[in-house]
Amino acid sequence: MSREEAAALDAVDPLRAHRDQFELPEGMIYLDGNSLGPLSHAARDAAQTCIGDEWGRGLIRSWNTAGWVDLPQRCGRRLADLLGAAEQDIRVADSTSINLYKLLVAALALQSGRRTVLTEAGNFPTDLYITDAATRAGATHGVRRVAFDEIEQAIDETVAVVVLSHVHYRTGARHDMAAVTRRAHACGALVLWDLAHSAGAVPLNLAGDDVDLAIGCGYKFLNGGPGAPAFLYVAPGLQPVLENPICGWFGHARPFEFDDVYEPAAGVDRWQVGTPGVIGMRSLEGALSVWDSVSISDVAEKSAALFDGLAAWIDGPLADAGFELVTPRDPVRRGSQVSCRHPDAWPICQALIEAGVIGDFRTPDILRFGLTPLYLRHVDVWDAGARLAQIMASGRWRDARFQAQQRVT
Ligand SMILES: Cc1ncc(COP(=O)(O)O)c(C=O)c1O
Ligand SMILES: Nc1c(O)cccc1C(=O)C[C@H](N)C(=O)O
Repeated sequence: MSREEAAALDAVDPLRAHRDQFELPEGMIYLDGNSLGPLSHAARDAAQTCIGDEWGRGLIRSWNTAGWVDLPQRCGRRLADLLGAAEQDIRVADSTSINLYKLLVAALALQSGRRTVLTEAGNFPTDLYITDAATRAGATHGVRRVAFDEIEQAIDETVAVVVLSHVHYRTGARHDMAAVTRRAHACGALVLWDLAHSAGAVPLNLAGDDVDLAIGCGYKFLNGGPGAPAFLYVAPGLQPVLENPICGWFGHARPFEFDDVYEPAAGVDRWQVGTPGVIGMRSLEGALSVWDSVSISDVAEKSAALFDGLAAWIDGPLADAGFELVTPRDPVRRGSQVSCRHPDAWPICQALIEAGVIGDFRTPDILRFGLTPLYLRHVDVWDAGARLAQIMASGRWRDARFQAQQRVT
């Protein structure tokens, strides 16, 4: 594809108007929205209103007058279409890590007659650490970690809960949510999906796929801002029988009665713990409003085209540069990213950042590019490929200043 052909795709892109809703630094090609999404005007406005008007002038009254107390529900409502779930089954609360802990401990208590928690070897570290910790807390379960391709056959009658990232953070490989969930249910197991790299990236149908439990981040593809609150989903049938192990007062049936005895709220409200971080939630609420007019099938279609645009550089001009594409080529088997293996991924990533292309590096040898169709253009991907080709052809990445290992993100 030529740059002109990429520009022609942009001219007819049904999502093209959304780019103007974001505050993207001039000249930067941002391929890291899968780690931290950019600022939207709507998120900025919501945060400013929250700080200046609601906190500044409304003060404590804003819990009622600005509806702060309803924010976890309001944000959940905005996520319903993206998750393919009913709004009353979703809440925004805490972080992804904390939501994982809460739901997993609860699910294990329900499945106390079974021994194993099954997860993927090489899952995102927080999933591995918390899965280990949650099983230690209950003391009756052990964790089994198996490779991506072995998950389905490893599910048997001993498995209590399967904990999986739907899309793998490093490779971008996507599990078949419906098939894994079906297999788990056939064996009497529950499944807890981490949707950190799925929500806002790929079409989801939690209700249709009969998903039990899910969690995910607000700050990646959803663009809620650094450390934005996370979301959780609990299937309607499980809501009355699962108990939140961190029973804080915001999960109480009547928090403002200040009762001495905990009584869990009905439905998903019991998964709240303490006072929500209101400024973060208001930013997320603003960011989610951008999605109101977006069709996730348009997002998926454009993501596939952006992937092909970058893959064409790796297969073509960069074919001899030592990159190995690790993200599956089949669009339904992957998330919205391109990951390549290269022995010098770190300095190449640093040289690219200096050239205005922000991707990221994941140990030990992965160069990762997030594809975010709401604000990325086909020409951005084309330019990123061209700059990478230039860096490789010139050998600029070999420069000493790119070698220092400062792995902050
Ligand atoms: C799969 C996955 N789960 C969870 C997280 C993060 O969880 P938290 O927001 O609690 O740091 C990330 C990224 O940081 C992730 O990639
Ligand atoms: N959560 C992050 C953070 O607090 C700092 C830097 C990066 C992150 C990330 O989100 C990493 C991300 N989950 C990943 O896929 O690698």
